[in-house]
Formats: sequence, structure tokens, C-alpha cells
Amino acid sequence: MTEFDIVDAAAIRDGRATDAYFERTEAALEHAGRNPRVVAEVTADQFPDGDFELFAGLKDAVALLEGRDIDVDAIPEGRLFDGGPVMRIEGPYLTFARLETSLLGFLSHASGMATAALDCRVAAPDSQVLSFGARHVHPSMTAAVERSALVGGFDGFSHVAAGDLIGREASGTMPHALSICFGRGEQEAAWRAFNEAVDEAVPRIALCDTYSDEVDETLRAVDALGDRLDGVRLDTTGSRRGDFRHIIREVQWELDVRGHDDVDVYVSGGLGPADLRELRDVVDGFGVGGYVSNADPVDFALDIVAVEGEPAAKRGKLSGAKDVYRTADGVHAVGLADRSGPDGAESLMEPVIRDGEVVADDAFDLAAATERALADAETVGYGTNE
Ligand SMILES: O=P(O)(O)OC[C@H]1O[C@H](OP(=O)(O)OP(=O)(O)O)[C@H](O)[C@@H]1O
Repeated sequence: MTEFDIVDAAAIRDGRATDAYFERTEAALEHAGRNPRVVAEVTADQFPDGDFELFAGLKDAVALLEGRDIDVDAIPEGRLFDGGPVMRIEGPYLTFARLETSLLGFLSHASGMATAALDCRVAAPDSQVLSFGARHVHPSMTAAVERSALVGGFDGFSHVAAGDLIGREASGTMPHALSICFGRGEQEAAWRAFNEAVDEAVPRIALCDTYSDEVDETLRAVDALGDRLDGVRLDTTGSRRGDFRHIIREVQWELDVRGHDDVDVYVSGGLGPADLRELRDVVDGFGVGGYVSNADPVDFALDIVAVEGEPAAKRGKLSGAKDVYRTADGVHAVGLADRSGPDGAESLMEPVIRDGEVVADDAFDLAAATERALADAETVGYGTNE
């Protein structure tokens, strides 16, 4: 049987999922009898510059690091960061050297996607926003996509197996394929079959752009499903879109004049924050895919900043174990961990692992992470000058 090209969880956990140069570094250090106690930090930018990003991926990072002879401090998942460390690891270097590759992968990708999700969330704070981007990425990444979207404040997601892992049910109704399988002019049959077959708890949201005009298909869906119709989705393809806002307003108008203003209107297809801002007052919800799933990973690096208690770092990086602080007005500052931060500032880093034991479950609890993300967005005014 042909297997998928997926590096499995055991290889990640045992450190085989690493860059070859870490294996050679281990060989050299062991040969020389060296295994210094180091402090290493995960950082994207050395100094704050007002450009915030959202921290995610901590749950998987902790799963990788727990049980090892190290201490780990980190800012909790869902916290906005702006320069300085997001994580600090202390212990014998050989204990965690080969984990750097997977550790950075977990944090970089998830944080990039969560930041993109928060961009969408703040663009349409009162709309329902669902993650539709699983189809754009390798299947092994889909749970990370959906979880990151939730950390960034999305209301739901589409991927079924990701839902099994996350512990929440996937949402979604129908693709164009359903109408096409019934045939041109037979959309009513497709919507009725959906209504008859699908669990009562699933909202009846008819996809209304497959063969004909959005207003026409919407009114036909109203006739076909009557009061059972909860909403329509317009995924009008780019080449046919013209003025999408006008199309949506026209659909809303024609629903209203017939007394169906309770039918919600959802839109999807290549949408990002600018579209959400432009359309948020005329729709009830959005499906957003590629903007989140295809987001650039955050450029995290892991660097040694102290060896045997003494400051040490490569040039361009700041030596010494550090902490990050937030002042009451939402400004971030970086300082040495063994000194207090600016007056009135709170430290954002928390102990997460001590001697290999996880000591802060709440730091990567999904609901808590989302709550932090939304609160932080407000505190620092994230996205308000877009
Ligand atoms: O464009 P994105 O933001 O990445 O959104 C992801 C996809 O979700 C929608 O699929 P839909 O189910 O409507 O498409 P299909 O039935 O044509 O496959 C939309 O057409 C996008 O292709």
C-alpha cells in the first residue's frame, strides 16, 4: 500500500523530526564531553516596534517539551506579542537541541495563521466568521489551521477530523457539487434532499450561485424550503462577481420585500479583512479560507542567550534571559528576567514547565486563548487603524 508522506507524531516527539545539523552538533558535544546548562529564547523580533502578532501553537510545543529535564516559561497562547521572547527554555542544551526544528514549526505556522484570523475577527467583530481553508494545506496541518483560526476568534471551522482532535464539531452545509449532481435547473431537488437527509441540528443554508443569478436562486431556495430555510450562501466566482456588495444588497432587498428578512446571508470565496470590512454591514457571516490557511508563518528563531548563567548570544541577538512587559496603555517593553520591568508594567511570561512537569494548563487552553486574544486586541487597539 502506498503511504502518505507524513512525518508521524512519534518522530516529532522523539526528536527524529529535526535538521541533520542538530544530530551532528549532538555528536560533537558528546565527543567533547560538553552539555552546558543554557537559556534559549524563541523570538521573532528583538525590540518592540508596535507591530503586534498573535501567539499560538503553545499546546503542541508543550506536548513536545514536557517530560524533559527543562524549565519553560512562555507568554500564554492567545496573547499578542511585539518583540522580545515568547518562550524561554532553561536546561542542559543536549536535552532539547534537536527539538528546535519542530518547536519552531509548531509556533511559527500556528502564530502566523492565528494572526491572520485575528485580522479577520477585528475586521468584522459582529459577524459570524468560519474557517474554510483546510483544502489549501497538507492534511496533516488541518487541525493546526482550524485551531489557530479559533485562537484568532473565528466562530467555527469546516474540517471534520480537525474537529475530532480539537473537541468541537465542524460546521458547513453544501458545496456546488451537490447542485451539480442534481443537474441544471434542479437546484430545488438538491436543497430538498439536503433538508430531508441532514441532521435537524444543521442549519439549512442553501448555496445560491451555482447555475443562475443569486437573487433568482435565493428566491427559489425560499420557495423550496419555506420557513425551514435558515440562510443562503453566495460564493459567486470572481469572474462573475462584478459589484459583490451590490449583489448582496439586492439579495437582501428581495428577501425583505417578500417578508423573509430572517433568512441570513453568508458569503465566501477569496475573502480577507478588507472584504470583511466592506461587507460586514450587509451580511450575517463569512467563510474565510486562504487568508488564514495560507498566511506566512511568523519568523521565529530559537537562540541561546545564556550559558552556565553568563550572558551569551550570537551577534544581532540580545544576550541574557529576558522577560516581556506590557504597560497599562498597552505598550510592550523587553527587559532582563531578573530585574523588574517598567513601572506599573505586568510581565507577560508565565512558568509553563518545571523539571519537565506541565505547571500551567490554562496557558494553552483553547477557550482561554481566544478570550485573551480578543481582550488583547482591544487593549492594544489591534487593527483599529486599518
Ligand atoms: O477562497 P477561500 O477564502 O480560500 O475559501 C475556501 C473555499 O470555500 C468556498 O468553497 P465552496 O464550497 O463554495 O466551493 P466549491 O463548491 O466550488 O468547491 C470558496 O469557493 C473557496 O474556494
